[in-house]
Amino acid sequence: MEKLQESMYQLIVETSTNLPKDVRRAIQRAKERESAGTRSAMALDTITNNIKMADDNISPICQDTGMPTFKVKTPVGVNQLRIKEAIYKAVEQATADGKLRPNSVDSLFGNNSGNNLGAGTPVIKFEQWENDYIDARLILKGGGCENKNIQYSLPCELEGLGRAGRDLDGIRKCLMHAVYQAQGQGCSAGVIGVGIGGDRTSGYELAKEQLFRSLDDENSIPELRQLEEYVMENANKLGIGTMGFGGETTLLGCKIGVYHRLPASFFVSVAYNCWAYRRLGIKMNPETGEITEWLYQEGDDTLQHEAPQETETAQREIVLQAPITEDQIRELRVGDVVTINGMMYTGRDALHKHLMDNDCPVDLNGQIIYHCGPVVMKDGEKWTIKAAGPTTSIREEPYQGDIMKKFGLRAVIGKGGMGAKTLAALQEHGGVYLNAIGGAAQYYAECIKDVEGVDFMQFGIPEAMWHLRVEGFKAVVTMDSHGNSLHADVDKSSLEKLSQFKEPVFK
Ligand SMILES: O=C(O)C[C@H](O)C(=O)O
Ligand code: SF4
Repeated sequence: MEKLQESMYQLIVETSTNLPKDVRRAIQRAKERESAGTRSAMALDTITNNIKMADDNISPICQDTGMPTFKVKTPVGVNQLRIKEAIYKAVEQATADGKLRPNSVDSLFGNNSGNNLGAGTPVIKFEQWENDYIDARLILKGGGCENKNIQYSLPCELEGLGRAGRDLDGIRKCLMHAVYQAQGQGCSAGVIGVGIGGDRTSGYELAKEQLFRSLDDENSIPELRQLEEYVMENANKLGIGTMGFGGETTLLGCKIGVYHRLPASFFVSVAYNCWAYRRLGIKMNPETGEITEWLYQEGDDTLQHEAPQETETAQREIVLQAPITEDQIRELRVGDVVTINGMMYTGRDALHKHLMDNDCPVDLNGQIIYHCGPVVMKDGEKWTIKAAGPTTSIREEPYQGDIMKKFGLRAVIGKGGMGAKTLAALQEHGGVYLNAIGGAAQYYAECIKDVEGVDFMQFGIPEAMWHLRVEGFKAVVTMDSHGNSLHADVDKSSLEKLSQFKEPVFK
């Protein structure tokens, strides 16, 4: 098994950096449905660009390389302990090489293990089978979309849809609702893996298992095939669109599996995966551990990478450089495209909590906070950013308005939007929320020209406060200082559309 560790390392690197062809085709189909010049079309161009950059740079597509989850099937007699050991070593190596972000955090004390190893991480599941080769698959599913997973216990009442009973139509309603509740926060357009039945644990396992299916396969159970087709067609009518910007494509895939259940329970478990749907697999020789075949390689890569046409857009384009004045911020309106040059500071969960009761080592007056946990490497004394897309901003909702006022911040960059409390603070204080394209970690890393400093390294690399000098960093104003929020608008209109799916379809 001398090749085992190297094979596992390659599996990790490829999964993190090279989006599978079935996903590329689904993104191309999404692009073809959007009209040129819309916000969703622009976001899809950035996503496409990013996919190519990740491939070329052999760097993470998204900075959140997720919870590495391995599924390994082995012939009887293969030593699974050795495979586990090889996976641990490969994970550690891939982290040191900047192909995985250090993502394993002690839940009680907050320290990051730094190498992606820790209690329960990575996840490795083994199965034995009668075939004479090893099948190893890996999914890297990030935390933002993981937070949008949802489990329904039928019967239940659903916002917009009314009662969902213990039948196919009740399940249909849950799936429409699951897509609605994710909005753009899990980096739509997403893919849902669904587990019907089981218990709370096995239902979610089944849902995640579905994410290993090819986007182009057909469900062998006719009722489920019909349901998958229904959800694909109709969830795309909700108008949530890429990143929740509004648009024609909200869902890239729907894959449903079914287990028996207990008489008293009826769970519908939904695993929501972002567009950065990173899962690959290999077949290996059980004697040497050598890769004999890559999985998910069938078909063509149809994703069109050509530079986007300079189409007329309705959006105004404004250049900002910190420190920003209140007057400059009050000029901005939802829909404006902003290009940022100069400094911005990263800050996410640990920093926001800390700043509530403490001072900041940097004068944030007039400055920009970027909700981002980058992949960073040290070359000698110099830090370089390897991947740096936005994280889901709504987690900072309890803090953001207060922090903004306390330190005099003028702009916050993130993704997925924020809530009513932040919107009120933007209006009162004179601030703006800028939406960057989630998952476009290579695209934004290229805009970062220098790391000028770092504070709070004790929080771990993703949570530290990185001082970044950027050039040409583009984001869209989605919440302004006049009480407007694109996120609130899209949420409202998609809820109205959702309620059009109230009537029974599957009798
Ligand atoms: O942790 C991150 O960097 C991003 C996360 O996956 C998110 O979607 O919020
Ligand atoms: S930032 Fe978006 S693309 Fe990246 S893991 Fe999170 S949900 Fe997925």
